[in-house]
Amino acid sequence: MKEKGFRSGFVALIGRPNVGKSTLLNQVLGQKVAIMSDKPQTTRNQIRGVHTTDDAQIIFLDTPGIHKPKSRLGDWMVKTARDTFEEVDVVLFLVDAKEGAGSGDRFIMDLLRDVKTPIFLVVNKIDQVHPESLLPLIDQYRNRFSFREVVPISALHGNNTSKLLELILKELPEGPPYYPSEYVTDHPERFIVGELIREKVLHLTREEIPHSVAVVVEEMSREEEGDLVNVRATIITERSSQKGILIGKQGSMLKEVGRRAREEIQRLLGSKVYLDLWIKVKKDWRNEDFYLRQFGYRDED
Ligand SMILES: Nc1nc2c(ncn2[C@@H]2O[C@H](COP(=O)(O)OP(=O)(O)OP(=O)(O)O)[C@@H](O)[C@H]2O)c(=O)[nH]1
Repeated sequence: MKEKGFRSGFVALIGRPNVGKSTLLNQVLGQKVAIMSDKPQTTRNQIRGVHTTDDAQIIFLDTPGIHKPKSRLGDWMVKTARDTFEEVDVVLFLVDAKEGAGSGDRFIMDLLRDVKTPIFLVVNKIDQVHPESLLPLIDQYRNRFSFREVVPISALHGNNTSKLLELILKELPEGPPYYPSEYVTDHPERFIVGELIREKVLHLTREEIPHSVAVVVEEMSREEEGDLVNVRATIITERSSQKGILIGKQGSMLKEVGRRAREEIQRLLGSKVYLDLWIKVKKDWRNEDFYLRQFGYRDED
């Protein structure tokens, strides 16, 4: 039983693609839950991470990178984020210390304008800038928006992240924990496996394969005898030229994606993995409700 005075609540992470939301989540939770990549927009689904201490529980919602909608997938991502920050106890608006307040950040501040939830400006990647450049940067944001707190951090190195947690705790209501303390994420392993494969595709193909690539894990089954997990997954691209790039010379690219993904999946599952990777071309899947649902990007509403 938790003592009286226990606090619990929800925190949403908002920010332009690539500002370090997943990195912060992983730093706080101490394990790789959200997928990190140096390419924008790798987090499409909300990933819930649960951080439990002796006197509090914080549930993080990692909202998708926000940008002006260009397709229906974009629309849906913005709507999901907006719904999220109305319902949480704190919104963390992450920005990149290396970059000034750009149009993407202004777009987010406009979205947040009438939200009643306390909003923290979290200036990330301070390890990459001179301390003197921080104040003028923070002023750029403060001139446009009134934040409850302003917290400079380095999510990668963990600088000031415990201070951030302390400030979050002050905003949470008293209440019992929502999840058992050993809980870190309610995300199905299948999704994480799919994201690991997607991460390898993005890393290995550089700019040639756009973020429109999706991965569907069709099957994940453990063999009754022995310690082997069979994973069958399909990488979905929009064009056949992309399929060609992904296969590579004599299958070399697909083989490398598979090799790297398999290593990480084995680490995640703690058992040997047989990975069967396929590639399919589905034109314009991002604008079709049917595919969005199939890939888990929409509620069944
Ligand atoms: N130097 C430095 N790099 C960081 C820091 N935080 C994140 N990064 C890097 O920034 C890149 C993007 O980080 P992510 O955590 O994937 O960003 P994200 O906001 O989750 O991105 P999306 O999922 O695309 O919305 C990665 O290469 C990180 O290693 C930091 O504090 N310092």
